[in-house]
Amino acid sequence: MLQGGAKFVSNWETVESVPESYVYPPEKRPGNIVVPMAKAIPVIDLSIRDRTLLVRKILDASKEFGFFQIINHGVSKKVSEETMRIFKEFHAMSGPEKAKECSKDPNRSCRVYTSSENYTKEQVHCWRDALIFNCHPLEKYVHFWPQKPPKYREVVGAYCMAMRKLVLEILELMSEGLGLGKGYFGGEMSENPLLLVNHYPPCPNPSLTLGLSQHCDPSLITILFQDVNGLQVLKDGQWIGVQPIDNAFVVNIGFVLQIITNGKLQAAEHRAVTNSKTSRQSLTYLVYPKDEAMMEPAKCMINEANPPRYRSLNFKDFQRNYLPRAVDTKAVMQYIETNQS
Ligand SMILES: O=C(O)CCC(=O)C(=O)O
Ligand SMILES: [Fe+2]
Repeated sequence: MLQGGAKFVSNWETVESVPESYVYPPEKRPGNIVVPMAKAIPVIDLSIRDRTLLVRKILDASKEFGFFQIINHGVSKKVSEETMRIFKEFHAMSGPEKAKECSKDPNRSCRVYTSSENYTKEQVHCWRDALIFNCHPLEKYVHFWPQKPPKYREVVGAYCMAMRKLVLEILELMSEGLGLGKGYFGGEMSENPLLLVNHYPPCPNPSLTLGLSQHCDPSLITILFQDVNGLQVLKDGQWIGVQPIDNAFVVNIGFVLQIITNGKLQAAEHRAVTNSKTSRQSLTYLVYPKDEAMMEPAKCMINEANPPRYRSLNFKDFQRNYLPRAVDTKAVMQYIETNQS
């Protein structure tokens, strides 16, 4: 049963206009903002041999945008596309069927909802349905996953394995670039990833609403796969579109990495807009630490000139406090900064 009598947007029968509860206040709407589709977000070829150059490109993009895209990453196109297709089929199922397929774990490691997990409390709803589940280690969670559509576990399992491998590779390049040493992020800092599938059905008036509100991710990093335009990043007060590139992944910095680097890398705000012609889907692999992992600025990131900007806290506490503040980045910052109690 969904919160507050909500119904999945994907299962609405007729959608002729945007209901009042989905209409964002004017200053938050996509409106007529001109979104430069210039390839402003760097595209990095992960297969380049010169490792020093590769590390530098990743660090530069992370510092400047908090976002980059990667190509030639070694994940087979077939695996990503099949996964995209399975999730489209999943979201096309009836509401009760989706809910039933996600109710196998009493600890709720797999959940399906509409708008956000805070539906009854949020001021305005987002135009999306979401499916989120734990995915590592696979053998711990796979038997709680949906079994419909057919081959769900096989296809999604292959995708999650590929993501895990890719994530460790990217984290290794990052820790090298940051001078944190080998394997810094390989342990508890990346042990608890989740896959979040955002499904945005076509919307009759995309200028009034959003698929996902402006936010920064509460992750170490996030790896996203998208099929159509819709992701936008806030850079110097302007929204930049992140153009889908065939077989590319989008990587972004989350709050956890911002804390560990003492702000040397910063999480960038982003959002998703809808469109009236087609549905859109994004697969968001959120790299989360273990609940009990302590998040704090790394020793080598602080010195007399750079005192710790963020306090130490464990990931579980951080997440619990992040959730009610998720759409208010300033409030999240106030919570994690050292000068607040
Ligand atoms: O759908 C998108 O492109 C954005 C998804 C996102 O930001 C998220 O899942 O955190
Ligand atoms: Fe996000």
